Amino acid sequence: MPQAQIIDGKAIAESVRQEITNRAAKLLETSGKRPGLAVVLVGEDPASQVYVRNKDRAAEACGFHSVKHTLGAETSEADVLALVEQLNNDPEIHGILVQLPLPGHIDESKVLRLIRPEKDVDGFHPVNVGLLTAGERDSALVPCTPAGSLVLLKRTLGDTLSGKNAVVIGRSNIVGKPMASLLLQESCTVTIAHSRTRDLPDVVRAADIVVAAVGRPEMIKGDWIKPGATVIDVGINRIPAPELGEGKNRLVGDVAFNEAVDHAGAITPVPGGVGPMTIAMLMVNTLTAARRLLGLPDEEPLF
Ligand SMILES: Nc1nc(=O)c2c([nH]1)NC[C@@H]1CN(c3ccc(C(=O)N[C@@H](CCC(=O)O)C(=O)O)cc3)C=[N+]21
Repeated sequence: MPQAQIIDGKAIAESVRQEITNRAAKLLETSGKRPGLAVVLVGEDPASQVYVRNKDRAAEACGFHSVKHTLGAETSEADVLALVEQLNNDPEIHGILVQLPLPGHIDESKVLRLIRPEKDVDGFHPVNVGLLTAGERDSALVPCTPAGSLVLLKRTLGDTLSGKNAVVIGRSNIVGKPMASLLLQESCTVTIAHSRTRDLPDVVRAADIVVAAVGRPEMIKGDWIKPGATVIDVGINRIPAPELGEGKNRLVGDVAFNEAVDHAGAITPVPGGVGPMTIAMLMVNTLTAARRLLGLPDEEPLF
């Protein structure tokens, strides 16, 4: 096979953020309101701090109002719940994102269920999960990473997803399950594979579309990829890279990119693939949430 097309997630994310910036400017002009995003971080995980800073920065670049709440790792569950309740009732805030994972003493599901579904820009509240699963994607807030992955697929393949075999590897509530719902709604034939799946290489070999979201570095091998298939690599794994110097790391996906690039028709890189799209879709969801809370109609969906 010739080398695959490398799907430029950074460039596509930039174009999505540009569209959102324009739409937010129009909203400001017509209503005097800015979309408001609140990001809550509990604890000091360095990777989470980087992501939260990137979200804050992206929101400001889109012309949004953006606030960041950083709480100590020892913060009680009651205090986190009280902050969510305060943000639920804050008219300047249209989107609430509580960075996951939360420290072990906090019941994640309890926190996510308290977020008003209308402000749930992560799409993790049972109301949004239910809408997406029931085929009412356009009324839901859709989780950012699967939504971003679908944008990449549509920008790469056009409107030709119908009837394709899609294999999603990973069954998390954050990526695998909502990704499968989105692909099903695009009329793909969807398989969800996971750690107990038998003959995974052969399951993947049947796929026209592979979405890898397992969190194991370079687990999906090149010769598992059907010639010409489209590969979306959701994994972001930090592995030791002594070649870069003592104690250095590098980022790799769940797919062995250097092998898969000789089999796939198109593939996302890590970094620069799905990651930037996740943040762009958070901006999309925040604008959508703001418009709905202001009683305005939805705009043309971006995916
Ligand atoms: N409630 C919640 N919502 C989330 O959306 C959420 C979360 N919790 N917890 C953590 C994960 C992780 N996540 C990423 C976002 C952007 C990049 C990203 O922009 N990555 C860049 C570079 C990353 C780097 O250099 O470290 C890239 O892939 O090119 C990565 C990861 C959102 N998450």
